Formats: sequence, structure tokens, C-alpha cells
Amino acid sequence: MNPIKPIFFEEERLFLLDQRKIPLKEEYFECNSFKDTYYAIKEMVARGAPLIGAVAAYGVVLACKEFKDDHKQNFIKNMDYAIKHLAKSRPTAVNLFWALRRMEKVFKSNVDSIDTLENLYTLLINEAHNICYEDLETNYQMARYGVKVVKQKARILTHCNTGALATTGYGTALGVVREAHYVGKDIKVYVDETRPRLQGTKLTSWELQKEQIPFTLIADSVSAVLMKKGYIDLILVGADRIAPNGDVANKIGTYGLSVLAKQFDIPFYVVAPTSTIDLDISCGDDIQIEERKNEEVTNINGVRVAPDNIQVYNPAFDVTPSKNITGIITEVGILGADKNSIREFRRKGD
Ligand SMILES: CSC[C@H]1O[C@H](OP(=O)(O)O)[C@H](O)[C@@H]1O
Repeated sequence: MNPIKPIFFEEERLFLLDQRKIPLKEEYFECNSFKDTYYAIKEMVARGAPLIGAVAAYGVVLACKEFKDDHKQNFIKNMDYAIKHLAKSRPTAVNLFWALRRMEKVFKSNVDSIDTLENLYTLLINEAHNICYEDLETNYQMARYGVKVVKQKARILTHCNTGALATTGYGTALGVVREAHYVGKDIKVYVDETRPRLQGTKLTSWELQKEQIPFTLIADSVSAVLMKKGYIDLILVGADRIAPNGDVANKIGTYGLSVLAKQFDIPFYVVAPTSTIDLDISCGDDIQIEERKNEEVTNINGVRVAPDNIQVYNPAFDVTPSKNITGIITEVGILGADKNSIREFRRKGD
């Protein structure tokens, strides 16, 4: 089975599997400029916190390609503009800003001393490649830790898409599902649709069907009764930003699932790389929640199904308090969703 390739950089162009078209079409969207990558992130051609970071990293590469023949002062001004522009694409996933900071560090620490801007371009390409390689390795490591919380024949509920399509190729929460399947845990998955963008219906179903991992698609509203009936053994979700106290921002609907999980005493794990932990904030209230356009709620496949001229509220994420989270599965181990565990991890990882 060919691995899913959500992103690749070839002949100085960035290619993104266009997730707006899956599962009906498997087509690549080509980015030739940093503005193309801004568009791709904003319009969710490619989405998912870790993948958004990788796309932004190549956005900086494409900016360098665009401006490297300028005079150095113009080059620096244009690169600063490009990085600031990319940072405005989507506000919640901290991986975007983490990746941009990494790329900016390579740019700023070399631009004055390097002999040619062509060589700086090569350094930036290598850094973007490294971000992707590291993310893939992180996916595998999280899956190896995460499989420890998956019991034999577990019935796992997932939310949104946290697979190869949200990362550079294996997955966070869905990576744990993949690993559990491949090591023979005989699991089955309940995939919730995840309105309004339907990442579950369109993306997670597509990924699991490709690999013949047993799953059942459900409307978001079915989760509660499945938990009440005892049909769910474990809930695995991703994250877009984790506060140092263990509060987690993730796709809208996650908070409600966590409340139900607590009510029915079902283990509720977040799976995310440590690059998703934001030490510059103190708690979930500090996380900016992206609000997206009304049409995502009023339309289905481009066809309006709601009356005209109505009020719509379309937050793309919500915040799950640490007290509702059993643990945070990362590439350095399974952390408790609390200040001390996260502080302890940083001391080891510093
Ligand atoms: C690898 S988990 C990423 C995270 O991103 C998704 O949001 P979106 O589809 O809007 O980018 C969702 O919150 C996932 O849990």
C-alpha cells in the first residue's frame, strides 16, 4: 500500500494533496510563491496543526526563491514581510508559529555572514525538509507510546482528522490507531463526521478505508449515545495548541466529547508533538480561537441549505480543560495533563 503523501517539494515548487477534494479526487495543489502557501493554509488545501507548520516552512523557502536575486536590503525586507504574512494565515495551531520561528532563525542567523543568498536558499530548503522528517519520526514515536493505552479489541472514537493528512504522513491520534491496528490489537474505530468541515467523513474515512482499518462513520450527535451504551473504550483526539497547565485547543466539538467522556468514565487522550505545547501562554483562555466564514455552516458542498440573512457562529476550535484529559501522548512520553508534568518534560527536553 503506497503511503499517503500530503506534501512534497520538487523542482523548487511545493505540492500539497488538495484536501478540499478528498475523497472524490486525489489531486495536488501547486505552490510557486509564499502567497500560494498562505492561500493553501487559509483555505485548508492542507490543514492539521503539524502539516500547517510544514507548509509555512516551505512558504518561507518559496519567499527566498522569489526574493534572493534582490539587493540584500530588499531581500531582508521582503523576507520579513513574507514571514509576517504567513503568520496571519490561521491563528490557533501553534505549530505554524513554531515552524516560522525555526525558519526565521535560519534566515536571520545566516543572512549577514553567508556568502550568497543562493546558499541561504539551500539552508532554508534543508531546514524545511528537516521539519518534515522530524515530524514523521515524531508521529512514529507518539504511536509507539500511544499504543500502550490501547487495550485489545478497543473501540476507539476519533474526532476530526489527525492522520497522515494532518501531518507529514502518519498521524498523531490516528497514528496511534494505525499502530494499534498493525501490532494486532484488533481495534475498531468510530469516526465522527466533525461538522462543519467534515474532516472525519471526508478525510479520516478515506485514510482508514485505504488501509482497511475497521471503522464506522457516525454523525457528531451519535457519540453521546455510543458512550452511554458502553460502545466506546477510548477517545483519541489531536491538538492545535496546548497550554502549560494542560488545557488543549482542538477542533470544535472536542470539549463536548471530553465532558461526555468524564461523565461515562472513558479514557480521553490528546495526541500531539511537543511542538504543540505553547509555553508563552498560561492557560486555555489565552488561546486565540479561529472563526471561519459563515458558508462553512450554511452550505453543504457549495449548496446553501440555510435561509439567507441569518446569524451564524463558526468557531473552528474549542478548549478542553486539563481536568477532562486523561493524558497527553507526545514523542517524549505520556504526560499528565497538568502543569507539573509539562514543566517536568520541558526540564528534560531543554
Ligand atoms: C494532527 S491533529 C491537528 C488538528 O488540526 C485539525 O484542525 P484543522 O482541520 O482545522 O486544521 C484538528 O483540530 C486536529 O485535531
